[in-house]
Amino acid sequence: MTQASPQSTAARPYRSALYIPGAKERALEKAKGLACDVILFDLEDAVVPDEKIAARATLKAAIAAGGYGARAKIVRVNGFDTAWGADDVAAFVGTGIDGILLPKVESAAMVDALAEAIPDVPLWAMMETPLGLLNAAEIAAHPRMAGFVLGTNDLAKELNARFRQDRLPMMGGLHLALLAARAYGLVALDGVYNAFKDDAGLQFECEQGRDMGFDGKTLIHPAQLAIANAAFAPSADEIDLATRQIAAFEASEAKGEGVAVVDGKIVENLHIVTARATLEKARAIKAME
Ligand SMILES: CC(C)(COP(=O)(O)OP(=O)(O)OC[C@H]1O[C@@H](n2cnc3c(N)ncnc32)[C@H](O)[C@@H]1OP(=O)(O)O)[C@@H](O)C(=O)NCCC(=O)NCCSC(=O)C[C@H](O)C(=O)O
Ligand SMILES: [Mg+2]
Repeated sequence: MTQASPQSTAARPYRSALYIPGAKERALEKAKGLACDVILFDLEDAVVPDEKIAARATLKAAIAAGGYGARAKIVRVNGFDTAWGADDVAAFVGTGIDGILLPKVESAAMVDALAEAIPDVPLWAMMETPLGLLNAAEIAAHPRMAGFVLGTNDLAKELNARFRQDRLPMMGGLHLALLAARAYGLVALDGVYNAFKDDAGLQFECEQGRDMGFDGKTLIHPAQLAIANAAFAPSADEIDLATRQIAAFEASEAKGEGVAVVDGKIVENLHIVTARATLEKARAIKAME
């Protein structure tokens, strides 16, 4: 059985992060009733150039109107190297969003520019270019950086890589992002699975991402939510094991011993950190639901 990593402990769950095109009013409304932990309101790739400015206004009005409950509200803006990026960021200053997500981040300087443009809001970075991944540590180190989102479509394009079920061609990139995220205590969200009607393929990729250490999966369609929510939540077996590990370790400690044995495996202090994280994550999910 696999166990949740201690780093995936968070005050809120991040199992499912649904992209919603900022221009689609129907989808913006529908999101209020969807079981996603995070909404990624998108002004970048999901919005065509002719609709960019109108989408910004539509999205700003939808966020001001509220109704998204406990879901984390993160806005993905266009890059500063586009005609829209600076105005996108300025539009969401003081709007109460939970994060601002910059695409194609490649350096600490790009993060500094974002931080300067929007005070107080937690910063998120799309990790989706070779240079960005090679500079993942300096990007993660920014004091306001809160999370990484993998952009596996852009990454595949930049690498000239093919899509394969095992994602071998992009494993190096995924690991660079994860290592940096974990080194600096960030949330790490895996990339999207494009074939939104292929449940078995999505399940495989969610489980792979979870086992690697990602906190959740980015998604493009509501039909993908249940699979991601289940894959990234601690299972009943994991909760049971964590509970028994903590009880056994506390009993050992009371006897002056530093090691317990559960199901034939040793349990040390470090395993208890993981066990507590598993229970905390389960509590956070329950609170969300
Ligand atoms: C992929 C889609 C274009 C499919 O849309 P559609 O054909 O409308 O789907 P359905 O008819 O099955 O929709 C059923 C209902 O669900 C609503 N819906 C659909 N998608 C969403 C959504 N993302 N959020 C909320 N609600 C959604 C429809 O409105 C229907 O509702 P109802 O009318 O009540 O029946 C579409 O799903 C879509 O546009 N998805 C998002 C695409 C997107 O955001 N792409 C950009 C992000 S991915 C990316 O850029 C990754 C990264 O940068 C990288 O490099 O990898
Ligand atoms: Mg992208």
